[in-house]
Amino acid sequence: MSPCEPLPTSAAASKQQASSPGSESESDSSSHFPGIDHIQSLLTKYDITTNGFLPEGPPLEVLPDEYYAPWENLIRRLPALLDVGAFRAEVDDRLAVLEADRLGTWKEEEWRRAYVVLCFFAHGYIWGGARPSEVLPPQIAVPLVAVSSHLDLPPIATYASLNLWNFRCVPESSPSTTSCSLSTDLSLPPSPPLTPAFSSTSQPTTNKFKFDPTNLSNLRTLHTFTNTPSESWFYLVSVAMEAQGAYIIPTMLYALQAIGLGSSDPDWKDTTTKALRELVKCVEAVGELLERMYEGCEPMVFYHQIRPFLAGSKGMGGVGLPRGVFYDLGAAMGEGHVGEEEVQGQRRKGKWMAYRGGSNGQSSLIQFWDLVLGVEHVSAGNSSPHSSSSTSSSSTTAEKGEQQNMKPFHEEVREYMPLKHRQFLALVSKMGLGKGGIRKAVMEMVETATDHEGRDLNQKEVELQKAFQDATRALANFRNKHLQIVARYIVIPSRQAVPEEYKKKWKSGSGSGDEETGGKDGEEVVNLASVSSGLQQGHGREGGKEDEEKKDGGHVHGPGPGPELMGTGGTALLPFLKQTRDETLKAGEVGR
Ligand code: HEM
Repeated sequence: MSPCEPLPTSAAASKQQASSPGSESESDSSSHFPGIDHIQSLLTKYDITTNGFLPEGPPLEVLPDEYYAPWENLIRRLPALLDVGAFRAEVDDRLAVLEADRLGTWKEEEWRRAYVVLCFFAHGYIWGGARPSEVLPPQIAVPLVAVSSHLDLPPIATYASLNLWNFRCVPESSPSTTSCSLSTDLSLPPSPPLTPAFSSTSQPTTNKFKFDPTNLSNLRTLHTFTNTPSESWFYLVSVAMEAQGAYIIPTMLYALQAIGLGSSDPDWKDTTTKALRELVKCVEAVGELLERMYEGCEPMVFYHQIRPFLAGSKGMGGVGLPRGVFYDLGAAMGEGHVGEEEVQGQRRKGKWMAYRGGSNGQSSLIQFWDLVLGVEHVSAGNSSPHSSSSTSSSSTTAEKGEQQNMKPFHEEVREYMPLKHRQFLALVSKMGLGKGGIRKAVMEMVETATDHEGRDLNQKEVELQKAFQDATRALANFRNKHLQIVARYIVIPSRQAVPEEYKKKWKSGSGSGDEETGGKDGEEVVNLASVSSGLQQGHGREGGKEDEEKKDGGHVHGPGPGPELMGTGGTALLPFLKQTRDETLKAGEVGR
């Protein structure tokens, strides 16, 4: 089956399955739940593990080939070097261009590990100086382009590099340095559809883990930019959320499959109702984890120290990257290739690239929920917590043109998800009755009963309709919790004066470009605090009427060195997030 081929959920497929030789002798679970084997093999095929979109086992912590020791040594020193503004110099003066072709040809974990390391290097290099660097040197750009092309991910930090592949687990009582081993068995437990592996309400019946990845005290990050507990916590909350959400994936696939089987599966309404009820519990449990963000991540540290490092290169004209970043591919480009030009005073071969920064908005789990329910998002959004792509006075003409042709946010960020997860979401969007998820099935059910058959909904139908509405409300509540977080971590800090401790200037001479671009003593430079403010500028300074924290029409408090902050220009951040919440609520309006 090709990656995007829909599941055989039609009645024809069902008949074929029912009459196929051997179907009688299938295992108990398969005969009770038609297609269970098929769903399990699909999950394996699309890299959906018992941890959901997280890997089955812990991500690789060190590249085994000694050849890559320079990367491993450097990543360990990254926060310390960034702290003193010495990371760029270290790369420029001491790091060789290592080739990616020594990474294990069949060991995907090695490519993932290299991607994690190189993404941290890339963002450390771009943002770890007096001004953002317009050039990514060959030592980082050459292997990063090769590794991301192998993984089919953009050469920029993504949710995969920061979260999904950047954690390790420790037994609860162990010192933080001891890692524990996970099961590497890729097969799924032969559990029936509505028996989750990890649920808020039930403990795993077949626990193949030696730890519970939903438990934050079992998790540690592999890498951070700042070595702060806040940064680790920021990444790990997402890891725990992904793990908590894992069990619902097969559950919802069974429901969609039952819907697809339709009349040949008389239980489809029951199955779907039960799955939706389980989804409500799951979304609530994941939401509880989201709210634990407050426990370990300090808003001011997030806003002034962490967030600036996560910025991408797209729409960043306001903070000094009007063309994005030039990936200097040096000799790798060979003769006769396009892209030789003078950048920062040198002839270089390479390419300008502009990408969104790392964002939890790239989580496949939340999009999975949307697709299953049939929630549609149409806004292009404008911003990432870490990147800015809104129209502002400092946007270049190219940026403005690009913004007019933007894809919806949720569609665009699929490109930032691991290939198989992207393909999985494309597949899910065609399951059930085709595009429209459970919403379409519920709407058709209501229409058939009320319009065509002229009757009230029967009890099972009422239950299904209610379960569907409850599920969309639960997801909208989740988005409300997220909105509160965005207010606390971005909106409020952006309106407060920059604390002295965050006004630190990078030392001049901290590596490429600082001298040429003005990172000299006494000269105003783009420091970390102003990058975050610049990102906020991209978010449009939150001018929405409903904005709970709105105080003065969106004018900027605080000194804000660096680019002048905008008023309410551009598409605002909170309106975008409120729109995604409202689209969720709207999806629940069936049969009213
Ligand atoms: C301090 C914590 C967080 C902050 C400040 C934050 C901020 C933001 C911002 C600014 C956006 C706008 C869209 C974009 O990415 O450009 C966004 C979107 C999003 N974020 Fe977060 N976020 C945080 C934590 C999380 C976590 C832990 C998750 C869960 C995986 C998450 C999931 C999402 C999703 C799914 C979107 C897309 C919009 C939607 O579908 O509703 N965020 N976030």
